[in-house]
Amino acid sequence: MDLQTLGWNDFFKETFFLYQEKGLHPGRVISRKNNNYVIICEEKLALAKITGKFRYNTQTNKDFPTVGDWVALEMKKQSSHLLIHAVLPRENAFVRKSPISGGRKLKEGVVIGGKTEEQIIASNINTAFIVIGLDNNFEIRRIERYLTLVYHSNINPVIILNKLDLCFSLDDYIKQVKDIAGMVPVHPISAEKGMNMDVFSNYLLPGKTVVFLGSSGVGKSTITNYLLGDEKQKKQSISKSTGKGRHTTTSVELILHHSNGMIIDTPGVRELQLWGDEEILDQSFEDIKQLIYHCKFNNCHHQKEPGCAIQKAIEDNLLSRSRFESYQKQLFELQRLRTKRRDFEKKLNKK
Ligand SMILES: Nc1nc2c(ncn2[C@@H]2O[C@H](COP(=O)(O)OP(=O)(O)OP(=O)(O)O)[C@@H](O)[C@H]2O)c(=O)[nH]1
Ligand SMILES: [Zn+2]
Repeated sequence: MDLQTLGWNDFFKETFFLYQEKGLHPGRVISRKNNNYVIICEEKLALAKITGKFRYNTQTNKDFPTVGDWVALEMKKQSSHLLIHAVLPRENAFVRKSPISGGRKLKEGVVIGGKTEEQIIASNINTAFIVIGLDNNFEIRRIERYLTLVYHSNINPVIILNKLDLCFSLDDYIKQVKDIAGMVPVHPISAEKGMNMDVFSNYLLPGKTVVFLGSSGVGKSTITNYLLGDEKQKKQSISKSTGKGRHTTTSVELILHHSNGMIIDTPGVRELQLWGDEEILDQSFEDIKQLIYHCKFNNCHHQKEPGCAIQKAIEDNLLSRSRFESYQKQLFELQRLRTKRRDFEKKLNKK
């Protein structure tokens, strides 16, 4: 398989130059379990580990190789695995706040210490499909959170409304989504019934990588299995043989598709915590940002101040109260994160 088909481009080529001189080879991370990586290189799939030096020099989670990354590899003779010397700079990455915080203690009901870190779910992505089910679990506020993170990651978002077969008021759902997502493409589909599944061919193109994001149970694996066609049977039989009943994704993995595009399937996350500065809301809440600009006072809290454009828009039914509350919630979360990050960075610098 040639590297271009795997997403290799001038951006990576330029940064790889240094490693090429040292006789290293490029490869892309397909999956990861602790320090065991599956890599795809020009000729083959291979197992790889990071070098001791790499580990020694690495301080935070985000510096370790992640699914989707391009890495510089040493092919060792007579060894069962390759050695990863470096991760090439990422074109982009989907990040959230890591829910696992080491060293946390509970003191009188308050969480003290722990790490405030970002977790990179996958990298070097062209399109992020935010999947949501058109069933009882339809949660518009969750789409907002995903949109904030996807915009922040510099990846093109596309919203997939799955389980169309269970839905009797599509227009109503589409309106709700359009109200918060503006120009983002929205596609209603049913993976189980094979409805509108051809929309994916616009995104699954040679050398392009797409990722499926969304809560557990929205149908990410069902969509992936459908797109994989023949491979589908294989995946199902794997889950049967493990006795788990239905297949649930437990780790992030990059899968090669017959279109020569690549699919990254991610497990549904229960907690989707934001990561970034407050500016990351500029795009996902552009409507609110525009309104705030028209408030009479620069430091308006949008409560009962005279000339508040937000309160006026809510009164006039131009903005829903729940959307504004959702904006405030995300804003507070990011402000809290900023304080925690500052403390964590101070601690790191002291070490
Ligand atoms: N009615 C209907 N059910 C669907 C559709 N797509 C998926 N499902 C069902 O929804 C359930 C969850 O689907 P999965 O594909 O496992 O969901 P997931 O998002 O991959 O979940 P995690 O792996 O836990 O993250 C399964 O029982 C599917 O059969 C659909 O289009 N219509
Ligand atoms: Zn205001």
